[in-house]
Amino acid sequence: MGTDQGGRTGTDQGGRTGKTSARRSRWWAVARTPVGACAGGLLLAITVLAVLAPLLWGDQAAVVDTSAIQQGPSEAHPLGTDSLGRDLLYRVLVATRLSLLLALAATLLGVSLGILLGAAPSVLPRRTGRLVTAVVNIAVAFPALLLALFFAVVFGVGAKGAVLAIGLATAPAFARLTQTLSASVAGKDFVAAARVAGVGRFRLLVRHVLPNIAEPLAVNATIGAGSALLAFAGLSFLGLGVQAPDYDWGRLLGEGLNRIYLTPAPALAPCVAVVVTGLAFNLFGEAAAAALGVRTLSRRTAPAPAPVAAPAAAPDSLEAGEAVLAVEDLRVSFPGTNGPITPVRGVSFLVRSGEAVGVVGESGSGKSLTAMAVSGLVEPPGQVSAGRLEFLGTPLLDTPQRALRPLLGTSLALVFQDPMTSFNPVRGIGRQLAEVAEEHQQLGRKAAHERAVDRLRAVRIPAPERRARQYPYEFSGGMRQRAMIGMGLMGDPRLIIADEPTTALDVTVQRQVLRLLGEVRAARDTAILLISHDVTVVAQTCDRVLVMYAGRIVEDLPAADLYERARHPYTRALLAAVPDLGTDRDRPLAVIEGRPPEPDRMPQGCAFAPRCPRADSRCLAESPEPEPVARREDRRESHKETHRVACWHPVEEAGEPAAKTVAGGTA
Ligand SMILES: Nc1ncnc2c1ncn2[C@@H]1O[C@H](COP(=O)(O)OP(=O)(O)OP(=O)(O)O)[C@@H](O)[C@H]1O
Repeated sequence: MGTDQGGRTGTDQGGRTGKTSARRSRWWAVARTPVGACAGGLLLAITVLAVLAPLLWGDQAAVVDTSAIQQGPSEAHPLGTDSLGRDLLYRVLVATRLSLLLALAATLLGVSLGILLGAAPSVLPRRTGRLVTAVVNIAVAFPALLLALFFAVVFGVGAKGAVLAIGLATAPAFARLTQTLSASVAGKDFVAAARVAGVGRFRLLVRHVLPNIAEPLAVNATIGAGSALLAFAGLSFLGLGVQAPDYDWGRLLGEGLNRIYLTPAPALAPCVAVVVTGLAFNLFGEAAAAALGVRTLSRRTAPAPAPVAAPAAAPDSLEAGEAVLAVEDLRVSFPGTNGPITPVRGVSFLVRSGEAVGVVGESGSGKSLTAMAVSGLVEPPGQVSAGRLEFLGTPLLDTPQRALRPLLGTSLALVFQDPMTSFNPVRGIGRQLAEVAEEHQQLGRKAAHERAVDRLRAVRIPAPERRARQYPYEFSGGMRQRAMIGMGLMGDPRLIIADEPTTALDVTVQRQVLRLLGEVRAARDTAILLISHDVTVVAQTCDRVLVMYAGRIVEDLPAADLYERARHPYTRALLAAVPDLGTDRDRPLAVIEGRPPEPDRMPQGCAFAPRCPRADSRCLAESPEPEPVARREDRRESHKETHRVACWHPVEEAGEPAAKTVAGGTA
């Protein structure tokens, strides 16, 4: 297994080469299976036939022999002759090329159009995008063959019309497939990272989404070619496709059908050709899917940390201590079955320049949504509102996206939890870092690459030149997290939002990543918003801690005061649930009794009241707002400013028992 420092012994040498040879061996393994071998053999034979048959037998197939009209199979004509005495065996063989070319042309048209239609909603304005989606949804509801017949009539008889008809009829299914696959990739962290880095919609689609869905699309296109072949034969058979003097298998089938009861061979031979070729396409699609299909996609997008980065262009006027991020009454809502739900309900806080602020709370308390809202990553139908939401003095909700892009792209960096989904798996690490500089600093390719290497070196990636050329899967989890921070440093980040950046890492690597964040902060006066469910990590890393519960901040206090002076019963309960050296190891760990409320069933009063031993009727009826509190022995105004608690009955400093913590109970 790879180490964080020097890296991955097995994959160290030759990233691309290793990847290519791994692919090659997968293809070989599949080629040796019965399906792979049949598919390969059949396709090869059909391709050779398509190339050579018209050259070798084109003339013989056209020879008219009025003395041998409509004969059955004989030694001279193994499949018999047609109504002009032409040899049907030659004609079936020669028809391979046209049948194949037309099917491939129709597939190409259908797949291209489908990808365009499927991808369009992600780059078009929202309304137009919805219209395109609606049209695709309606078209998908019709059977493709029915659509093909309809379009064939519209475009008129002939091969060209049939290609257009089958292409158009195939497109909706591919559009739907593209939409579905794109949606699965669009939610990945590396796409979010690229968005925050200011990558435009079109580039996002072309560079980050489409390359990651190319393989399943290619596999489906191959299988689709078999269907197109069948559809084409159908149209020609009906007289809507290829017209005389040209001929494909469909036309030969139509001609042979008239006398099928007398001599079945003229009709059966083109049928067999269509079936065998369709089978070859389908088997090849299956084999390709086994070698690189959807499994490859999911495996590649599996593990690793990630950051986002940005280049220069932010207001430089902030003094140390000034707010980098100002949040007041932030709310995030989603439509629910019984009306909107609001998982983030009026959150307010400041992050000052160079300050490290930690956000803790149980799962579902709204930590990540708060971070996403601040980064502009909440997608419709989610709605974000706030009394004030300013980053470096710029109101995020009122400023057009276009204007925000350079600001967020250069001054805000993200580090995500899952190191594997944070980077685009099909692009080199260095390329992804360089993209930020190309986008925002108008650096040329070479200069951007040099900067990327420099930043990888700054986050202590060994052999950065070589590593920059490698792919995310060749980095260990810790290295990917550091590379993500390096990506953040491509610009001049004033705030790094790190959402559970070390959860997927082991303890040693966790420390390295946290230390690196601390160093970046010290060197550049960069503020950090660190989201974690681990109170200990936050207490060690941050200046201030925000404790969230059920979509609200219930306590906001200096990290130094966390263990001794936390006043909210929930904060106390969280701390009590963390084992330390003094914890009795013979007893089950303490947990907080009960569960947080669901966002769609928020109680009227304090959301923590049902789990709180101090709750009374007021707590059940009225929701407390965060109020400044002061230490008992030190009621200085400065302290009051830095400690807020939302509780009607805060715990006294002396440390009387807090919430209902139970030994071994279910949380
Ligand atoms: N797109 C969404 N649509 C509806 N509800 C959502 C959506 N995203 C998040 N939520 C809800 O919002 C609440 C808060 O989610 P959030 O991810 O912010 O929690 P969290 O505190 O970060 O938890 P965790 O530590 O598990 O990540 C959860 O109840 C979640 O189900």
